[in-house]
Amino acid sequence: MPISPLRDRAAWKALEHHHAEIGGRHLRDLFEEDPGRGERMTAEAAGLYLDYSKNRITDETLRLLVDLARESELEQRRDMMFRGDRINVSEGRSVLHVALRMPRGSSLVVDGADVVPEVHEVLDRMAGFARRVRSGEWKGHTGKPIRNIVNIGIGGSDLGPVMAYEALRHYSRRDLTFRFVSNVDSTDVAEATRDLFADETLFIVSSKTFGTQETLANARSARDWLVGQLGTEEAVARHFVAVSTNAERVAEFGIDTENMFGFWDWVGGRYSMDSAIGLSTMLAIGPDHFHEMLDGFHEMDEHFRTAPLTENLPVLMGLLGVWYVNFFQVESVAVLPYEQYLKRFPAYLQQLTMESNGKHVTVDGRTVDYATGPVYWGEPGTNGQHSFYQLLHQGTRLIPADLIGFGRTHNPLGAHHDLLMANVFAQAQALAFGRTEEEVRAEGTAPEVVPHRVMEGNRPSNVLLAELLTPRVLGSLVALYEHIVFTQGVIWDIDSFDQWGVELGKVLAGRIAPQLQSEAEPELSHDSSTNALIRRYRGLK
Ligand SMILES: O=P(O)(O)OC[C@H]1O[C@H](O)[C@H](O)[C@@H](O)[C@@H]1O
Repeated sequence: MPISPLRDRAAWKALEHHHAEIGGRHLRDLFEEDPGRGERMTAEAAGLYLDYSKNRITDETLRLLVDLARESELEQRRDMMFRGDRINVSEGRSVLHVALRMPRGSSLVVDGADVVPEVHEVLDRMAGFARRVRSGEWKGHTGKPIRNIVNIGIGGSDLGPVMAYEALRHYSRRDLTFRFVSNVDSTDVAEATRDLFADETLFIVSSKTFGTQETLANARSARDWLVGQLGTEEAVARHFVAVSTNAERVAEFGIDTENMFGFWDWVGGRYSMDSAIGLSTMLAIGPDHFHEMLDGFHEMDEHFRTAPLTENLPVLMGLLGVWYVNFFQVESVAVLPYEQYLKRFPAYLQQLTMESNGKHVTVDGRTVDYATGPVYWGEPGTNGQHSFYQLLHQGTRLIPADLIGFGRTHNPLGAHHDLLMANVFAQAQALAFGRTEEEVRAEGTAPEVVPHRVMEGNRPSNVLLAELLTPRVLGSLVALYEHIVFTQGVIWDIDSFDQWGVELGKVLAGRIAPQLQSEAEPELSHDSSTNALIRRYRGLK
């Protein structure tokens, strides 16, 4: 039997009633009535401890949300993904990033072929290459070892590599310099190469399609820079490698496919940091640590695949997101890592979540009559506290937050870490419980200032804790969010794996670019605003 549209599902209707009953309740009261919730509303898996007690829920809310997941056939859809069914319907593709981290020796047969040995064959080639570069055995054109590695890619071919490089810097070789070029803005490639010597620089051109305008433009400019310094096209072979699914285009660009690391169309760009797209990560941290990261991913995959829904971290967090987006009309979610090494994690999550679930039609093409993916944003703590947290605490919007903290730091220094973590717990506490008028008055605050100092509280948050940011923990953390996105996509009945919305802008830019370079009047096919902007730009350049 087909699943009913979301708003017709029995659990949805029950949640609507339930929200009318408890939606306005304050976390202060929920904690007072149920003092054990801080210990009970927790879950743990793959090195991550989740405290979700400071959410505006009761046990009944959870029961109903889990009903909604069952009625939406989350378990069946999850099994379809793990089986390799073509759940990316608009592109007719399987969605198998989970296969990228299946252990050697396991098996997943899709369309008659076992994909796991293919995955490990590429991982082995990457490891061989990484060992040669890291040991200095791989020589540049003039015989020098590689000292600088520049990844050129954009979107999923950039954000994962940058995030992972920053996150795992503690494990990174300090005698190698890593740079990441993504923007077609020439400043990006110019600044990334300005102080480097070409004869010790390796470019990794990362592009799933090898057709992305920005990446090809940057790769061409990098090649010109290299050939300019080394004086011969022959140098390209020792200084350029490619990561792609498209061998033909790689060869066309002039990179020997011997030096290409492949992946498959069943890996979405934003789900690819653990594929060959992670080559820069492997060069930085080495193959062993890379494999530890894959183990972390896999452990979370197994948890998602097998744990009961009520104890399942991605399911719980995904459902709580649905609760706020659809019943509290929440528009955005803040991700606040209290770990400096995770400074690019919010940016990474923006692509993962928003490109996946920023959709307006259901899988079978009907326009949705409910909200889908929220805006994700964030900054590492404690910096955000001195900037936008004011709005989180006293603004008129409800913004649920994920606070991520660690038991230990790689850089212990006096009391820093305890101070950092005190802020995690304090922020979650302040968001939830705030400060009442009576409390503010009791402090002797001048009456006219009292309203300004009152903090309503009742702002929900999740706290995620892990022992230490290791490669393994990074893997589980990323997989956690991948499966949160999946869970929500299933409830919303959308295709979380396509991204048609990014195409129109590419086509229009392709049409406008030649007009910026010619003297002719802009085509009348443009609107008056675009024509005027083109003319104005020509006058400025
Ligand atoms: O890896 P590439 O094929 O170069 O794609 C890079 C990025 O560009 C596309 O436009 C998509 O929006 C992203 O999902 C993708 O990650």
